[in-house]
Amino acid sequence: MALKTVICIGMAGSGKTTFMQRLNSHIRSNKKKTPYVINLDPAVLKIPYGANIDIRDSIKYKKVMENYELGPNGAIVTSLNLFSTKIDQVIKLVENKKDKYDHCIIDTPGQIECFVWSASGSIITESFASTFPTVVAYIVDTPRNSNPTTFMSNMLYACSILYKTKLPMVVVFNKTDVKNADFAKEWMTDFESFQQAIQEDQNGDEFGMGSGYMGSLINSMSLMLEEFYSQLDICGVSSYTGRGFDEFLDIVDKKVLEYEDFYKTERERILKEKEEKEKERKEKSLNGLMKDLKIDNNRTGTKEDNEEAEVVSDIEEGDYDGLVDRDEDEGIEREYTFAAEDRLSGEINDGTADLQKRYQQAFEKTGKKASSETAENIAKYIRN
Ligand SMILES: Nc1nc2c(ncn2[C@@H]2O[C@H](COP(=O)(O)OP(=O)(O)OP(=O)(O)O)[C@@H](O)[C@H]2O)c(=O)[nH]1
Repeated sequence: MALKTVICIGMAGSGKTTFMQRLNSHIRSNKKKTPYVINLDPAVLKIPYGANIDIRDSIKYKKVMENYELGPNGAIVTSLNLFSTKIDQVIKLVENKKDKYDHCIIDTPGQIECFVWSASGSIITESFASTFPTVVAYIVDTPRNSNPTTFMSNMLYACSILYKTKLPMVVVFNKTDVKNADFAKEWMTDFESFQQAIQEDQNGDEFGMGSGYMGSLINSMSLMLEEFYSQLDICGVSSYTGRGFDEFLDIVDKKVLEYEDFYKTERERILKEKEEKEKERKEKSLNGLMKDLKIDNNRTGTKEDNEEAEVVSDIEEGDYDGLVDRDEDEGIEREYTFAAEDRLSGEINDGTADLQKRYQQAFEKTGKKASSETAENIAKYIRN
């Protein structure tokens, strides 16, 4: 079976690290295989499992705080940023071992937003997801989420992660040795029972929900969440006792199939769309640059480009005085890079040779160093 990645994400204290420890030992004893383990939490003091890759080996969190004069969260983001610059090497390391392992499990920082909403978090997630089938395990502290409002907030967070990562997700209700997750399963499948829980909560809390505003907000949000729930799988586990881990691994296998059938194609489609948009954007800005340089596009441009280029050459002699019309009350005196004689000499349709001559003159006026740099930059731009 091909190697799959499980990224563990969850609010601070939800039990990610303990879950990782249990998952690690469960795979070892039940599947008779070791998982490939990665720790991405730079701030953790001790991890209760052996990691194949540990961010702390390459980045010293306290040094990052000192050197960059950052607070704890800024230092986590910066550490992840530094780590993400080497992500291709990390992926290569995992790829080299892909025949030896079935699971690659990844622990993330407790400060969930540092990972989920940072550029480096996206780069790391994307890099894994584009190389291996990847599933997000969203860990929830079950006892702490037995209040319907807290539950709703947590589910909204999970929802935003699902839509951001566009990866299959399993919501893992952890700590079921303390509180059974049946209530959560019921709330997620039966809207009326969730409404009733809200009502009961409202009646008992005269300050928070008593106004009715909170209740109606939650009611309308929960309707939206119904759509989200339909895309999820849920599972109750206890990282202390090991209960529910067989079911969790079965769900991961099911989610991998979903990844292959739906998410992979969807991701490829989005990537292709992005590439095409980027190509279009580059073409547009190149055409814009050509137009700025007043190079005739007719020889190379597309039909639309040529039509646009015609608009420029359509301007009659005399229309062009080198100035753009401005509002009367604008009040700001305009400043120009070139002297008036340079601006107004030559016509808008003058050829490339003439244009080059004018640039040459302008370059000589503005200094040799600057001119060669500018020319180089333009050349670089066109090559790109
Ligand atoms: N009863 C019970 N407690 C648990 C379970 N899993 C974790 N805990 C406890 O929950 C607390 C937080 O667990 P961690 O594994 O450190 O949580 P975390 O999400 O990694 O924490 P941060 O990375 O600091 O956000 C610890 O006191 C754990 O002992 C569980 O299944 N049952």
